[in-house]
Amino acid sequence: MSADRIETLRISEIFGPTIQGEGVLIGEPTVFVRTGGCDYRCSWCDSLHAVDSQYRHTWQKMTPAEIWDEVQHLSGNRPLTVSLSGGNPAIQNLGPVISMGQAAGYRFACETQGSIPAPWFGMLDTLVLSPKPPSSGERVVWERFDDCVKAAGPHTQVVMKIVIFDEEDFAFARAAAASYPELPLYLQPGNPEVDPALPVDLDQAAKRLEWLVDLTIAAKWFRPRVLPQLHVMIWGNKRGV
Ligand SMILES: C[S@@+](CC[C@H](N)C(=O)[O-])C[C@H]1O[C@@H](n2cnc3c(N)ncnc32)[C@H](O)[C@@H]1O
Ligand SMILES: Nc1nc2[nH]cc(C(=O)O)c2c(=O)[nH]1
Ligand code: SF4
Ligand SMILES: [Mg+2]
Repeated sequence: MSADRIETLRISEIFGPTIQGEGVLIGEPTVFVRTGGCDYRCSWCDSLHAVDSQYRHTWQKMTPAEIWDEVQHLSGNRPLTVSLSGGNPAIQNLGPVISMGQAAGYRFACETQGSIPAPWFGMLDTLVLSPKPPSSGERVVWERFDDCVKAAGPHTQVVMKIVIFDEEDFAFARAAAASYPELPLYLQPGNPEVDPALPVDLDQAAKRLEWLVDLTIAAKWFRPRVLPQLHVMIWGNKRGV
């Protein structure tokens, strides 16, 4: 094996342009690069096809240049925001892809749970940290989360986005928010209907959003922005949108 072998990444899917459906960049046109593999197993994960090793055969090994070519092709060479998601994108080296994109005027955002600080976080325009609440079955290691916040660069906007399924999750969000007063905060209701083969009940989705808005306002908690998953409202659990 030659020493200068080009590193490949495990990629579950590259799709778009679509709109960013969640959090601080909601509504913004974006191309998604979804990496394969995750160090977590959230009970309600809506992207299991990029997490569970049973889907590994669907992931492609791609070089940074191949990933960048696909982003350019999908975006028609028009600079936009590229959203790096997964799985946990932080377990792979996306630095070379970001370098290629930024040289062409593209911006980069990343969605991660905040369990692994990647050196390339410092290159990002937006770092969305989504610590997992109790309903996920995962437990946050806050020292690692701190490391992720610190890995951001001087030009990186760092925000926190928390998924809420129940009142225990809401209490978790309040405590997490209090520990990070400097981070803009986004709350989104959890979607329990994650089977891509089944339709999402939009009335139920609206009720979950109303429940979370009511809870937040009743607590006179005026810091977070409470948002739906806009892509779920439009396309349900369809993949690649
Ligand atoms: C699939 S994850 C991938 C990135 C990273 N692993 C993470 O969790 O932040 C992308 C976003 O979707 C959120 N998410 C996953 N499953 C969800 C569900 N069932 N309902 C609402 N949000 C969900 C995650 O919390 C995260 O903010
Ligand atoms: N449109 C759209 N918005 C999203 N925001 C976060 C997503 C994700 O799965 O990381 C996602 C996604 O898969 N599609
Ligand atoms: S951390 Fe993200 S990708 Fe991994 S299992 Fe949880 S929601 Fe899914
Ligand atoms: Mg998603």
